[in-house]
Amino acid sequence: MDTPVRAPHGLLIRTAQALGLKDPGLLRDQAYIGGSWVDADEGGTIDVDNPATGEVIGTIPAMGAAETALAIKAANAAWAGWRARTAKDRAAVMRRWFEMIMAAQEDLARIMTAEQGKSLAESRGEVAYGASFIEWFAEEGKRAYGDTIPSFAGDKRIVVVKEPIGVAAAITPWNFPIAMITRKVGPALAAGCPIVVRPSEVTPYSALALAVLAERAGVPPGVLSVVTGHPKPIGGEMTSNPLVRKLSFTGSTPVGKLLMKQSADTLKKLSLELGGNAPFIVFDDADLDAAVEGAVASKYRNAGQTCVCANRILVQDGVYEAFAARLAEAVGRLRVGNGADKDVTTGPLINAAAVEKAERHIADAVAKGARVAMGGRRHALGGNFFEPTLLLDATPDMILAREETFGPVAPLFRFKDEAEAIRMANDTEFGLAAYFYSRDIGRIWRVAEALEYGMVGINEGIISTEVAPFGGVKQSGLGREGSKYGIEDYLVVKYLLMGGLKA
Ligand SMILES: O=CCCCC(=O)O
Repeated sequence: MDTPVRAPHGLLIRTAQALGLKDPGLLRDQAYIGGSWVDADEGGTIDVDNPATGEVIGTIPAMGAAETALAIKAANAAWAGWRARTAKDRAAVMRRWFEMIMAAQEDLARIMTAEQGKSLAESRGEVAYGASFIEWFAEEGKRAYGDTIPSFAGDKRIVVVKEPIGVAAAITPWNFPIAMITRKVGPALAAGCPIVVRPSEVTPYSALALAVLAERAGVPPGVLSVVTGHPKPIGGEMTSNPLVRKLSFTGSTPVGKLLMKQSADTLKKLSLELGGNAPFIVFDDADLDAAVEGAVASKYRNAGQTCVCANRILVQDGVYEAFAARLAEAVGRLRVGNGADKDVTTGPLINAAAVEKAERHIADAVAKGARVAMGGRRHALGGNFFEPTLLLDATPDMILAREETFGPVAPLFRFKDEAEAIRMANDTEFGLAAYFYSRDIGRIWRVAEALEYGMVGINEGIISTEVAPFGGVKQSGLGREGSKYGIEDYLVVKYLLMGGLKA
């Protein structure tokens, strides 16, 4: 833990220059544990590359169970001091952190685009979205109200208080390298919990930059640690270590299930934000222009690599052709390229496996009768770039009807009536987000209530905001993030029975 702070390696310094960062100190290639910047015990590293160019932009420490255990120990040591502070005091630290994140928005966006690929406009948006969780929860921590309960006896009183659950751990994905961290760290810190974060090894620099700013904002040592490395040893320690009382994970359903099994022995409280298979339903009575705009925003956001991206677009018979034609026009306006370049709307996919999955889904759909209206193949730019794709005549027997494609592929299914749309929409083991477009108020209520999903966008293609509860049902997970509900996952209810009131 006493490793002297070292300057980033030359490669990362060159990356900071190439990105034109105003504050090159944001780019760190050491992990942040217990308030110190450290290398892996064994000195191992992992290369981090730019998915648009394939170039290695730097390395990060390849840490494992030992370093994770150290971070958890440091968090546990910091817990008493952090929980003892008032909510207002914690909020002041968080507010400073929020302001620093927003002041560094451009640098953070450049770092994010370099490691994740999304367009700079999307990265700037994500920085603001990510920061909003810190701002929101700084305030919400002040409202972790308890309760009084009418007593069962005249000489006794019942009081319920909410307390921080203790050391939290977070495992976060590569598709939203800042927002998925702040959506967990915000409520943890506000509730009085220290937290250890394991960012994806593919997009660690955004997380480490957040840690730089947290340190500058005065988040005490140990209250936030960022451990970098391969998922298995770090996840193994986080799930088995009894000091960790709460684990929050965003990622795939199979990995969520594994973490749940691994957490069983120490019975951790879990938040799992897992896979989706979002239906996007367009009824005959929809405002078609609005539906097209919503479909593009929902489907092609982050090149289709978002758990709430529309995965199946269900269109009613009467408007099928008209909607398909207008959507094709809109898809034709998307610009694929390096996210750092001006006017690019659609960056590369994260890696070669993602490109192969999109290809596999399209090939299967075409073999089963789908027609390619737009795109359908790797982009001429090569590498991880893929053409925004529109498929017509998709049917439920295709792989893309059951699995998340996680790429820029929009399959259009056809349905006859409301009952069929609801049946098709719910015909999946997932239940994260659903969307539908209609102007009939009766239908709007019926469909909203019939959809078995945690979130429903009605005449809206983007539903994410810090003020609303984000989360799923069925195999899309457990718990809610954001909003007043999000802090509950980091609190425990304690009931106090006070007797001895007799004079
Ligand atoms: O993949 C899931 C990330 C969720 C992004 C959002 O909050 O919309």
